[in-house]
Amino acid sequence: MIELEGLTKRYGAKLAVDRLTFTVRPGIVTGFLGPNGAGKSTTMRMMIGLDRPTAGDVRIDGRHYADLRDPLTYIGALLEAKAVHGGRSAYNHLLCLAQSNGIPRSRVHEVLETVGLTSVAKKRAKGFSMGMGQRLGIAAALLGDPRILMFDEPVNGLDPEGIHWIRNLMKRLAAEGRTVFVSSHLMSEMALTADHLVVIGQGRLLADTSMPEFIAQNSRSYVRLRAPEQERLRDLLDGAGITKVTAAKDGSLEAEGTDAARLGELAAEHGLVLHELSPQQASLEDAFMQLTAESVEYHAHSGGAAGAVDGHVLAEPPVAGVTAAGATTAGQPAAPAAEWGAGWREQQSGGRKSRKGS
Ligand SMILES: Nc1ncnc2c1ncn2[C@@H]1O[C@H](COP(=O)(O)OP(=O)(O)OP(=O)(O)O)[C@@H](O)[C@H]1O
Repeated sequence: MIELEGLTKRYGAKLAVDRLTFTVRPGIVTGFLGPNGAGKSTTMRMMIGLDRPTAGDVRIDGRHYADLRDPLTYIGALLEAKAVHGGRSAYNHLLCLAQSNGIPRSRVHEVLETVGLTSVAKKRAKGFSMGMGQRLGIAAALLGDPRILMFDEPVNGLDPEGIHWIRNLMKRLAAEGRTVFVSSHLMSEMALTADHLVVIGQGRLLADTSMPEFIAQNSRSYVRLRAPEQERLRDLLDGAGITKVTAAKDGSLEAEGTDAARLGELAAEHGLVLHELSPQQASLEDAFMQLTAESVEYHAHSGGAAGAVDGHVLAEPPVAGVTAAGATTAGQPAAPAAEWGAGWREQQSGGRKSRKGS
């Protein structure tokens, strides 16, 4: 597992990571969320020794990263892209990493096969598309068959097939009992992949909880009702003690604290015609925006999308078919894609230098 204890990083006046304490456990996918600039990448960099904490501690299976012999066999990480020597082939890049970590050559072939790059293994990495580069980064993370895997924005720039593939890969790695820690701004993707969430804002821990709990605690769920005799419906709800009812602008009623089955039965008992009876479950995106509204540092102005968190920039629209009152992101600009990819070469050489320098 990965254990953080009061982990703190200050860059001059900027407190990038502020006393983070949490544990990333094996056997599940843990999502790492936070608005732009929240401190996710800095935290991940400290986990693998690319940044030195100002205070606090982070341990990989009980040890500091710097004390791990052959670190790729303990933790595989996918951080910033462009850490691959462009003139080197995918095969040689991986071979180089394998040799410096006591990993057999046969493993290079295995991981190339796993990520689907066997046919281009001898091609230079500088000719790779973004998706191919990402797959190469993932191959490097898997190279040492580590028990812990960490991915910073792994689906950025991947096509739908690639996104599907990495989602299943992460789930499979967790099902094998590995620790999988992944950051992403793609909420719909995170909702499909992560079992547990760690959310930070302005360097501080905001939530460390399971996905269903996180959504339940940070959003509103209700049943939408629509009836030709709206007033009668309202009276019926009142009479049944369902008092948390809001009239929406579109003429429907939103009832909280009860379920659709009970409401349907109530209407049937009183011979009331319903035109709509639909449970509305908030999405992860709604819950995330609700929780992090106070911690958003970089605001854009959409000039149209109404909502409590105007200008909160996320890189995708809400999950199709999953709606709730207050969804605010449609039509807002996407965040610039964070670069990511293989970081092994940097970890192996530059990373050690960086530890000294940071
Ligand atoms: N080397 C550095 N020197 C100075 N400030 C830095 C450095 N690295 C990060 N920061 C600052 O620390 C804060 C956290 O940055 P970080 O990249 O960790 O956030 P993030 O959550 O990964 O953001 P994003 O989602 O936009 O990638 C930001 O304000 C950033 O500007």
